[in-house]
Amino acid sequence: MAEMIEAGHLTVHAQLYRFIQEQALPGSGVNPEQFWTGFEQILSELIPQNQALLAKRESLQTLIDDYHRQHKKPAPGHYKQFLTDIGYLQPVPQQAEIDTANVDAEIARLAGPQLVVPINNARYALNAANARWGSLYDAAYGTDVIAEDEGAERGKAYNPVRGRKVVAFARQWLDKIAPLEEGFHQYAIAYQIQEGQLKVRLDSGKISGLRDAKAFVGYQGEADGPKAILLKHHGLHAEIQFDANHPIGQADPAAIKDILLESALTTIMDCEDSVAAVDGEDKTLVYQNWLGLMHGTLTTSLEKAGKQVQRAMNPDRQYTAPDGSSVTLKGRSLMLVRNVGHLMTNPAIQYQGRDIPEGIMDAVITSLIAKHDLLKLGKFQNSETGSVYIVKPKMHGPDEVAFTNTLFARVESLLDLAPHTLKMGIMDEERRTTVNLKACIAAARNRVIFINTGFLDRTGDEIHTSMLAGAFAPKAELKAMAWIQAYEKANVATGLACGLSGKAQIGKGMWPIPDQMHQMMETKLGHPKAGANTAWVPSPTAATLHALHYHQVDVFAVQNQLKAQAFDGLDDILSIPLMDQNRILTSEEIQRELDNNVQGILGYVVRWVHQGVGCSKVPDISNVGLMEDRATLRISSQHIANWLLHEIVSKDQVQASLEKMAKLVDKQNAGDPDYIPMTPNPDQAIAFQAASELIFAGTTQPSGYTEPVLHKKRLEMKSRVD
Ligand SMILES: CC(=O)SCCNC(=O)CCNC(=O)[C@H](O)C(C)(C)COP(=O)(O)OP(=O)(O)OC[C@H]1O[C@@H](n2cnc3c(N)ncnc32)[C@H](O)[C@@H]1OP(=O)(O)O
Ligand SMILES: O=CC(=O)O
Ligand SMILES: [Mg+2]
Repeated sequence: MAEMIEAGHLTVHAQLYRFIQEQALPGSGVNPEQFWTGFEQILSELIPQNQALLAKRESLQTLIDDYHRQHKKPAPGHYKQFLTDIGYLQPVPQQAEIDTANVDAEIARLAGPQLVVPINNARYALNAANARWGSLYDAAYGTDVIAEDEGAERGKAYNPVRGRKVVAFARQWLDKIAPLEEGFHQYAIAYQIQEGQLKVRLDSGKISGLRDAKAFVGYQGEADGPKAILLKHHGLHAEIQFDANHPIGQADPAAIKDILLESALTTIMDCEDSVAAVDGEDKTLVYQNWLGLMHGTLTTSLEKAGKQVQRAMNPDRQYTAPDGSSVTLKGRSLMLVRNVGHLMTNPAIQYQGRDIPEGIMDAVITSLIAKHDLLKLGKFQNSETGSVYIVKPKMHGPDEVAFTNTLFARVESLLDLAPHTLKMGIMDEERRTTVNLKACIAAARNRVIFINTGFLDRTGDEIHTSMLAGAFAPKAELKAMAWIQAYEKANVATGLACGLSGKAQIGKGMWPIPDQMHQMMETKLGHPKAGANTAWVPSPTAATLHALHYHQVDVFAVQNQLKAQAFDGLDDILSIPLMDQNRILTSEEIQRELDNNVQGILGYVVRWVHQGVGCSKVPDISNVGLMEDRATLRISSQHIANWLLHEIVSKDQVQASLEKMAKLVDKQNAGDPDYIPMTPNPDQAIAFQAASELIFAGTTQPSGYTEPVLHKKRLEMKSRVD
């Protein structure tokens, strides 16, 4: 039993209590006694409201389940009327123009990648904070963006054939980022600054300026022999680095050793779906890392290529401007923090003997910590405009957004922050939010800094909400059906109608195949083209590559064009992606779908429950590594639950697949010394039990969420290990 400390009517995990008393409160200007009393008051006022909102979710779900029991093939109009009658579809407000003040440029006025990272992994979180800048050479060399044909394979040693391809690839991008008046960067042999202008000498002997001279915005070193040239295009910077003594620079006719791209403009430090934090010990680590990031003091030591490396947050970057003045650019991504949603409670703090809602805990404590940034107590400044950016996931409809708005207002008065300091990123990832998006935005119109299509959770909710309507199409096909296209399009259209362009982000979802960068380059170009000024990437490398898309597309010009086009798409959004009733899947197709889902579930859950790892790269049935988090787990478990309910698969078949895949997953993890296998007695393995429960009790999980089972089983595992 963990040591707990009493603070008024609160009982706080001792480690968390000490962290708050000794690290988070000092310097914040918040009196400890007032903090604990005020925290308690927030809980006393808001816990009943939080519970009522969760009860509303359940009562609507019961009505929808009953409807599907009674209406096997309802006419679309009938179904829509029913949803209106029960208050699932709410009135659309006339006016929902946002009025969010003091938003940093990275969110309001720039378009670029958004990186997400589990906050409890300091090594990754620091990497993410520093992913504002990334090496294009490394990103291209290390991934399948450059094909491995014609001797260009990746290997242990540097492959000069591949290197030449990388250089050609990168120089072609320079021609897009900063085209020359005459000729191409690929023929450049020297870069110099003459009278404040960039001049590029080509191998033909010609000297060319830039087509747009203003694209040259700075340099490092000497004007006639710069160490770096800074370019700017569509608001994003690129830096050409020169070093004739560097192995890469030596072989380059212009001594270019690398091209750095401004990459992750923003990073979401995630306390939610990529994290396993089930108790006071885990939550303390989450909050400690957030404080370290706000102070700029977080460090970690790691081994890289046989060497011990100390990782810390990067400083800003300094240049000389063309007119001789100095230019400073941020060295780090602007950080947002994703709190958890309204569902879960966590034993880290108890109020009147009961675990408190984790979303309230996160709002209070992550904001308290972010106040250190607002007071400029850190080595660096995160927000230059005095805002705290909180991403709020998994909200169902406008009342839940309004509740978060109230929560943030209460936290502001507790922490003595100006009203609307706490900004809100709304994840458009539950069906009731999608179909009432305008009303959701209106409910937080002074705080909204993004609406983002979290299509993974959204798919899970799609299945759960209409669980009783029939058997869903195979998982991969769901992504191509009318509902999701309309959802994505409506999100952008609603964002534009609510005036987000130039004030906030209209964001798109995660690229969940971390090693398939070639395919990402083809697919994710669609995001800026669709009018999204940001989209999620799973790694710094993906951020650097995805940044190229924002050089290809002027998103704000696209948004200006789209503004005139109204679109609600509601009928398509409400079309449930069921399997065609005449479709007969072969037994092989069914088995493959089942095994694939089961493999993903077990591969993710075993590391979550046994090791406390909240986000993993897990091979699918074709051995492609997929990013798995709680949202992808929600899809897979709900999908099997749906097929079980509609008798596409039997219980025995699922059980057999679980047992077969447990062996495979154990084998896949055999190289991890910390791995705790599920076999030979899977029934006794806590992770296997968790996976089974997620599937077999899938229809009764609240909104199909996976966190209740994951938390319960992880706590059981932790008590067993202790
Ligand atoms: C539905 C949703 O909610 S999506 C949002 C939640 N999901 C996420 O946040 C995904 C974040 N991504 C990740 O956690 C990881 O990229 C994974 C788990 C998908 C893959 O991780 P791994 O298998 O360790 O990746 P891989 O071995 O290819 O790369 C590891 C390297 O990349 C870095 N890296 C990988 N992902 C990230 C990231 N998101 N941020 C920063 N650095 C990262 C690591 O620091 C490491 O580099 P290092 O050795 O210099 O420290
Ligand atoms: O949070 C993101 C999602 O896709 O879910
Ligand atoms: Mg999500």
